[in-house]
Amino acid sequence: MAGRTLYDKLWDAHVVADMGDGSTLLYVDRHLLQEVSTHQSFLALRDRDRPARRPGVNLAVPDHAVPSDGRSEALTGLAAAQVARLAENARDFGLPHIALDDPRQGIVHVIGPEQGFTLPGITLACGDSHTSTHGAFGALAFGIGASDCATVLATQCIVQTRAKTMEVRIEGDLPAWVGAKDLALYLIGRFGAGFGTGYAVEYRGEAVSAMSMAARMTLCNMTIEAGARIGLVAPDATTFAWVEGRPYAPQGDAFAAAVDYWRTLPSDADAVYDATLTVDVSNLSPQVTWGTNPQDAAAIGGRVPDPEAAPTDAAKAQQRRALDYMGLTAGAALTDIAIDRVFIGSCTNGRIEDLREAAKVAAGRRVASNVRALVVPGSTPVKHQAEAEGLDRIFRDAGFEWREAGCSMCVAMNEDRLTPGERCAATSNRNFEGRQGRGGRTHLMSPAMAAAAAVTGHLVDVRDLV
Ligand SMILES: CC(C)[C@H](C(=O)O)[C@@H](O)C(=O)O
Ligand code: SF4
Repeated sequence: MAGRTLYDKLWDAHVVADMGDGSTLLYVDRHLLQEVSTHQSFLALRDRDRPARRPGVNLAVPDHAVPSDGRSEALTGLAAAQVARLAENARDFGLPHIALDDPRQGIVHVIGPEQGFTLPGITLACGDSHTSTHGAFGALAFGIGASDCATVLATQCIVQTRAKTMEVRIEGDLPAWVGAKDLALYLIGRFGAGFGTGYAVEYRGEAVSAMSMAARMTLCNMTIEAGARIGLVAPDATTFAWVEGRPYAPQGDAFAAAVDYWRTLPSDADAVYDATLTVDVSNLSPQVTWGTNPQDAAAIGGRVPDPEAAPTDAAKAQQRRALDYMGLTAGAALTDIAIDRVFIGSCTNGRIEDLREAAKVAAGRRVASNVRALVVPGSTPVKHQAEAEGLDRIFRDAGFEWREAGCSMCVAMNEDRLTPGERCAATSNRNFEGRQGRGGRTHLMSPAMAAAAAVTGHLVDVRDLV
């Protein structure tokens, strides 16, 4: 028998039934829920008088709508209703729930791993597209829609179609101040926002083995922006050390037994992927986006492209529209782009490692006078950790606002948003029109690059500052 990939092994271990039409019924080990995408699912269960099949393997947390400033006083209107409904649904169906004032609260994709709810070898579902993040642990994690959430709640199963497998080989070592976010933007910029469509993408190579779990999560998080629902990194010693001792992880002998199993998961040496991409990152520069799609990415030393030079009429039209929306001129140096706002946070780059990196750049500097900058920890534990390390002081002393955990300005679903025409250096994952608020203009980049933009007032190569 031919060798199997990590994806094949995860898939095979969770097959309940072949549906006969090319799709498969898979068992779902764990299910994460947030407040904006699940109410319909609970209504569907209530309508049919169905209980949750295995309440204890769910975990619900509010993150998208919650205010990052002022918390309970600021929680009003639709957001208050969404947060209250999640609590009520969790209570009525007996699901574990992390309340807004719970010290474990945070963005669903940050708290899952943090609590050890996300583990190697499991299937994990969540009604949110960035569920690909959890693949960093060697879990089969997929974002699902509201009707699928209801199915998972009621049956603990989901119908899926097997993806093709793609290996993305990362060769060489990432240079200093160039990290997983730069790599993700580079891959999407070079191969296009659809390069992963239909594939489960597995990242491999020495640069990936050398990455922290935070960096692997950033990479897998951005995989959905490449069109792939699944991003994976094989579990290894870094993974096991990270998971050990976390509340939902197996403990003691059970942990040792789990590690024995997890060690069998990496792709076999003779496994064959349906596609392979190889990149060398030894000379990679920090990347920023200039347009309205994550694939509109370029090295910071570059220029805003000329739409007339784009290869097809469709690409020309798309780029013209992007430059118009972004208020940019073809040929302008990216480092000449002045910004109004900075957002450091999100499930892509709101972890402690990200905040440490940004704080290194912010330390001893001042946010430019015309810039308003927010730092929003990805979770309350990240916030507390950062405070214990004095990072909040560094940010505040430099003129950044230090906020409570949540999705915040990644998505215009709470009061943190851009006003029309405002330009933001953001560490989040999407730069679509209106993503950070109607008419807002988003430039995606790493935490170090966003901090550098904050203190200079324009896009800049962080390596020129440090
Ligand atoms: C609101 C939610 C369902 C959505 C998602 O699916 O990803 C959001 O998290 C996003 O990042 O756009
Ligand atoms: S931080 Fe942004 S990308 Fe992540 S779950 Fe929240 S809204 Fe979605």
